[in-house]
Formats: sequence, C-alpha cells, structure tokens
Amino acid sequence: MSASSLVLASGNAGKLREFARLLAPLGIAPIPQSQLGVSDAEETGLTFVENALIKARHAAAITGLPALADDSGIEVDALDGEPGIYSARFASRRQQGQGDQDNNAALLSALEGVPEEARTARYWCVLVYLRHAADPVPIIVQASWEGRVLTAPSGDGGFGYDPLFWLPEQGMSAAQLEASTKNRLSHRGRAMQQLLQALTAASESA
Ligand SMILES: O=c1nc[nH]c2c1ncn2[C@H]1C[C@H](O)[C@@H](COP(=O)(O)OP(=O)(O)OP(=O)(O)O)O1
Ligand SMILES: [Mg+2]
Repeated sequence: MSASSLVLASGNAGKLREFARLLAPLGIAPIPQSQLGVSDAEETGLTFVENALIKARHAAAITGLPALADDSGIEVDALDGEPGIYSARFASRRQQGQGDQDNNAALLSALEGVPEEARTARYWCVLVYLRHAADPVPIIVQASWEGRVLTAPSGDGGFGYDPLFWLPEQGMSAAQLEASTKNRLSHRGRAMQQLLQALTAASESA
C-alpha cells in the first residue's frame, strides 16, 4: 500500500475514522472517496465480497488510484442471518426510515420478545484492496466479531449498530469501547491486520 495515494471507497464517516486510526501508524492517510468526487456505488452484490469489490473497483476506476473498500454488516441468528449484507438498508427496506438510528430501532423491533441468550450475532467485515480498477488479483480478507444484541442502546462511541452490540467478554457495548480497543478487537481491525500481512507478503514475493 503506497503511503501517499490510496482512495478509501466508503462514504461512512464511522468507518473512515476507524481506517484513519488503523493506518496512521503506517504513515498512510487514505483519501475518502468523496474528496475525490466519487459518489457511492450501487451495492448490487449478494455477498460482502461482491459488494466490496464493486465499491473498490468503482473508486479505483474514477480516481486512477489504488482503492480499499469495506463491506460489512451484522448477522443476527434469531433473524436467520438478517440483516447481513442489507445492514445499512435494514430500516429502509422495512419502510422504517433510514440511517443508523432507524436501523437500530428496526433491529430492536425485529427482535422484540427474543430472550437474551437467543440474541447472538456477529459483525462481518470484508476488505478488498485493488491496485487499479482492472487488478485481476484483488486482495480479499474477512473477519467476524461475536456479540449479542442488547434490548436498549448503550454508549455513544463507534457508529452503526455499536450501541446495541454487547460484548460479553468486555462487559460493555461496542459503543462503550475506546476507539483503540475497538480497532484491536473488531471485525474491521482484525481484517485490516490480515490485509497488511497479505500486502507485506505480496511485496516480498514481487
Ligand atoms: O463496526 C461496526 N459497528 C457498527 N455497525 C457496523 C460496523 N461495521 C458495519 N456496521 C454496520 C453499519 C452499516 O449498517 C452496515 C455496513 O454497510 P456498508 O454498506 O458496508 O457500509 P455503508 O453503506 O455504511 O458505507 P459504504 O458502503 O460507503 O462503505 O453494517
Ligand atoms: Mg454501503
């Protein structure tokens, strides 16, 4: 990953903050796609992998820069894995508004009456790195993070579903973690560690 020029193919301010912090120690300041005039790509894939590829390719094609994309979401066991790849669109697909707050409210109502022990869930994160839009060997990594869906929001850090995502081992929600702790434990933080290992291996064999 070049230190000077990497487009971050995301419009999510929460992700952008986490990536900035994850990459700062490497001297990399990824450029948010909006700063380069890239609008959100349409996420037409049926997997996190496909959607991350679509987003990375879109940003790389428009900017001519290497691109990093993240497609992520929450898989809730009591909902047969929903909202999954549709996590960002959960409320709007149910005509219950849009955005993080409405998504959280929609998740709470979908889980009404489900007891604590049955509220198991996990975040997934797939990262795709493309050297250029036609890169035939994208680097693709993924990680998950186990937790439980609370019955009411707790904490004001993080973003997305974090106020509802309870971490039994930490005894707090993801929105109550320090940013650095979230990055060490999270699906995104651990996917990033894998990506950096893969990039190092690729540059050593080149
Ligand atoms: O660490 C996380 N903490 C809380 N919520 C999270 C996290 N990671 C993903 N999520 C949720 C947010 C959103 O509802 C969906 C991602 O959807 P996803 O399409 O990948 O991102 P997005 O549309 O917000 O921005 P973009 O596509 O421009 O990167 O999963
Ligand atoms: Mg999205």
